[in-house]
Parts: sequence; C-alpha cells; structure tokens
Amino acid sequence: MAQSKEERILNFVLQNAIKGDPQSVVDTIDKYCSQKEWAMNVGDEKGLILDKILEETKPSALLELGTYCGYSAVRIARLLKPSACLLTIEFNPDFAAIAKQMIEFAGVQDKVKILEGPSETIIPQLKKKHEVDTLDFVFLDHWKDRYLPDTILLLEHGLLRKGSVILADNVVCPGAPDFIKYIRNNNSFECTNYPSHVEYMKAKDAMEKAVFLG
Ligand SMILES: Oc1cc(-c2ccc(F)cc2)cc2nccnc12
Ligand SMILES: [Mg+2]
Repeated sequence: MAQSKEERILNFVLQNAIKGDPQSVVDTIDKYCSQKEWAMNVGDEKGLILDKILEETKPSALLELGTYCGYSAVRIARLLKPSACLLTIEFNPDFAAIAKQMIEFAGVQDKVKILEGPSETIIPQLKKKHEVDTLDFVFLDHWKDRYLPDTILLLEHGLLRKGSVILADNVVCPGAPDFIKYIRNNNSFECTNYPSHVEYMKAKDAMEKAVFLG
C-alpha cells in the first residue's frame, strides 16, 4: 500500500530527529514540510506566536482541537510544566495513529492525551469522563466551521473560567468568519489578532486570541 503524506512525515522524523527531543521533532517536521511536502502544521512562524502566548499563560489544563500529525501537541507539550496536561481531539483515526507515534517519539506522552472522535461528542464528556474542571488554554486548529459551535459547547459545559485563553489558527486562511464575528462582538471575550502567514507559504494568515472574561 502506498504511504500517506502523514506516514512520510512521521518516517522522516523517526529517521532524522532525536528521540526524546521535542524541539528536534518540531524542527524536523518544519524542515520536511517546508522543503519536501506542504502539510497543515501550525508551522514555525505561527508556532512562535503560540509559544509566546503559552509562556505568558503558563497553563496547566489545555485542550487542542485538531491533532493532525501531532506537531502542535509536541510544540505545546515541550513548554508545559511537568504537572500540566494537554488533551488533543482528532477526528481522523489515521491522523490520530500518526500523532500517537510522533508524541511518543518526542517523549512528551506523559503530558499529552489523544482523544479520538468528533469534537462535538468529546467536549461534553470532558468533565465527567476525562476529569477536566476548567480549561486554562484552548487551541482551535481543526475544521473552521467547527470553531464557533465548539466554542459555544465549551461555554455551555462550563469548561471556561475567568482568564481562559482561546487561541485560533487560520482566522484569515482558510478563515473562520462566523467565529470571528461572534467572538469579537461578545463582551465576555477580549480579542487580539496576530497577523502572520500560512505555514511554509507567503500567503497571509492570522491567529486570534480570545480571553474569556467570565
Ligand atoms: O493551518 C491550516 C491551513 C490550511 C490550509 C489549507 C489549504 C490552503 F491553501 C491554505 C491553508 C487548512 C487547515 N485545516 C485545518 C487546520 N489547519 C489548517
Ligand atoms: Mg491550522
């Protein structure tokens, strides 16, 4: 069976990165995806914005929507304190299987838990099934038409607290206009836009940070 692009990315990491070194895994994925095959990782340019917001927030309970190959899960986990935990939801089982191996190779498996399935099913289970109280940080990087409904689900299920940070990738390209319209007009959120570019490309993109005010 022909290898998928995601399998090629994983194999390149397994053969070229340093086992147990998350920075080398991040750098190796960026090298492959900028030089060989484009893939929808948040990438190095937007990754630095993500790093900075994580270092400011110092979160303990984190949720990511859209694991893909595990690039941002490894990128996030490398900055977390030992007691912190990142839950990452991935709908596609093939992607989830790749991400699991990527996260284990990077050595961050103790801080990351992959939840396989649709976000609309898993988010309502976070409190009772996954022992979440409230989330300090949420990274939205899945299908853009799920950003708004999943944000509303987080609110409805009491998963946000005063100061919770939501960071959304791709608010320019591919874009999430309904999410942006909602979050910027909702007085319970303080929004900041971070202009950038599509990963590994010159095309414009941006990230949006929304702090929940309670
Ligand atoms: O970061 C991203 C970029 C793109 C994407 C696709 C095609 C283009 F032409 C440009 C950008 C899609 C994404 N889907 C889910 C999560 N993240 C994505
Ligand atoms: Mg993205």
